[in-house]
Amino acid sequence: MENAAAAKETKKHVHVAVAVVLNRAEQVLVSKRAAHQHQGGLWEFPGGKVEAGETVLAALDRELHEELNLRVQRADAIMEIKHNYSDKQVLLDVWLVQEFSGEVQANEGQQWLWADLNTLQSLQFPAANVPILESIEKLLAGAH
Ligand SMILES: Nc1nc2c([nH]c(=O)n2[C@H]2C[C@H](O)[C@@H](COP(=O)(O)OP(=O)(O)OP(=O)(O)O)O2)c(=O)[nH]1
Ligand SMILES: [Mg+2]
Repeated sequence: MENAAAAKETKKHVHVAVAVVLNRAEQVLVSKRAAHQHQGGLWEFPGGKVEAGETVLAALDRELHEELNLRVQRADAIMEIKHNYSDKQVLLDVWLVQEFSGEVQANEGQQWLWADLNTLQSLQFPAANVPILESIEKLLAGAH
């Protein structure tokens, strides 16, 4: 087998539930990935890996609760993004969450903020996030 093909077959695949949590002030919840994590030091939309036997929605709710103390009451699918990093292939399952309960609390000591569109555009996200940011821009621009 050629090296490139071998690398492709052995590359780690992860299925990730990702939440675009939008509040009534049209701000989106973002948090900062810890330095030691994959894509560390960059901002992210909260979420994490879907576990075996778990639905994506259950993973979305579990991760938001574990990381930031929120519970998802309703989520609408926005898009799926397949992206190849050099070391990993991710499938981001992205959901819009406008109905949620709880107050944000950084359970993992991470930085977080409710970002308006301007702030969002000034933050650095992983490369896979480009289509998510475009979609939020459209959503918020269309809201006026
Ligand atoms: N949550 C999240 N992950 C993202 C985004 N963009 C992006 O490329 N990713 C990638 C980075 C990681 O490779 C993967 C998420 O996996 P993760 O390791 O953070 O998952 P997890 O929360 O279950 O964390 P862990 O307990 O395994 O550390 O998806 C994003 O906006 N949000
Ligand atoms: Mg996570």
